[in-house]
Amino acid sequence: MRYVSTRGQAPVLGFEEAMMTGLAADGGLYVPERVPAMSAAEIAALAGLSYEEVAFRVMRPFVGEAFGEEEFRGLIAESYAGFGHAARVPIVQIGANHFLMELFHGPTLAFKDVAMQLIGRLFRASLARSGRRIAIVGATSGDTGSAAIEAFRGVPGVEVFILFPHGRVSEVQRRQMTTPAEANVHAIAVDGTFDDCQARLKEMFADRRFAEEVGLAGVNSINWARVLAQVVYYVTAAVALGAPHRAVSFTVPTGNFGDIYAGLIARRMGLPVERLVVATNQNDILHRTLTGGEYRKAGVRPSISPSMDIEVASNFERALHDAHGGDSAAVRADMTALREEGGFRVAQGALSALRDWFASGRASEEETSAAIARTLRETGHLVCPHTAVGLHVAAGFLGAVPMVTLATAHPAKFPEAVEAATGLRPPFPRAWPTCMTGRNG
Ligand SMILES: Cc1ncc(COP(=O)(O)O)c(C=O)c1O
Ligand SMILES: N[C@@H](CCOP(=O)(O)O)C(=O)O
Repeated sequence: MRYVSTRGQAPVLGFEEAMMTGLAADGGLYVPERVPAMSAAEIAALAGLSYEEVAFRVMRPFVGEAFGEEEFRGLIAESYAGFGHAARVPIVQIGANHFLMELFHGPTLAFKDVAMQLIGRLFRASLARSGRRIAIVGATSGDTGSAAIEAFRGVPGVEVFILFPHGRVSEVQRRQMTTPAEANVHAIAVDGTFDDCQARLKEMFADRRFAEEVGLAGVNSINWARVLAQVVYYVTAAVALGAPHRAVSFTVPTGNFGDIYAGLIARRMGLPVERLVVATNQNDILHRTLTGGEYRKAGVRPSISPSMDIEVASNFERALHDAHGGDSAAVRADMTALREEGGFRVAQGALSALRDWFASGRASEEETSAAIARTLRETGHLVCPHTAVGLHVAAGFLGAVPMVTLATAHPAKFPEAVEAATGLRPPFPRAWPTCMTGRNG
């Protein structure tokens, strides 16, 4: 399998090189040259298999020969062995035809663990072969940072630098990033927003001499391997609900657009996905783009779903590339206008493709709080504010087709917002270090 840059001016790479490279040399994101198809029979055969086996079958065609079959199986098995639920990513029914997909059973209690636990192991296997040393730089609005630190702390040959927006992550997220004692972990508070952190990261990649000197690597969802590992749970959920014989829809709390882009890949592989619904908080640039046709920055306002306080959604570039039919010159023009003029109008053909693939909605702060309270009242489940954004938006799309809303983080990561909405302080799911729970400083 070969990977090309969305901007068309970087070397074409294999899976392992694309994973270790992160952002392409031309500033673009790597995408597979073609998306391998799964037949209806192949999808049907996934029913009843373990999460690990489905992960192997879904990802294998994208990975090719980069990792041996047994090696890849072993790394997948290790990655999910520590998850706090036997199903790894369970789905629970919360309404007549509405399901929550719980993505928070990994070590840092957010969906990022699902991909990051695997990527940590793929990186280690690759580095052990090459003997290289690398510097991982990540930008985070809270969850990617802690998942990356958890996956790479103490790993020989790897330094991890995480940029997070000062004062704009939850206290639990801050502690997850700043309390690990390993010498290779460096959490850096930046005066600014997540977009500022991600912009600094992209500048580092753009300085090719610097990038090569320090062995720069990225584990944000700019890294194709992150997106790929996230495709798997769309497949397990859809199969559990009747795919390939029955279509399924997904509502995805969205910020950097990596998670929902993984859903688009699942659909392009042949999974019967009826609707992919982009759910934004008050920072609704993606909803405005899909409805109004113009991607234009308006300034990020801090919200109670802070991990989605994002305006420059890097994976939207991958969707644009697909919507432009792979025309990398058109992508370059859009990205130049975004950088120089703060936005661009999406060309008509690309816009109608995007509207075919994605529906969208937004939740205000009040609607998010109300969704947390309503969900507890009606279903008995405490949800995090990001999940609540998804639930608010999903409510407008419920119908005959089963809807799966992605529960992207555990409510205990955002206790203030949950308590303000419900009067209940969400408990941590299992024994958890006191530095995280707030019982000490
Ligand atoms: C809890 C949570 N929900 C949703 C999102 C949005 O996911 P994505 O950036 O892949 O759109 C994030 C971060 O990105 C997150 O941390
Ligand atoms: N919400 C994210 C933002 C970065 O997302 P990524 O999926 O591109 O790593 C976070 O928690 O950091």
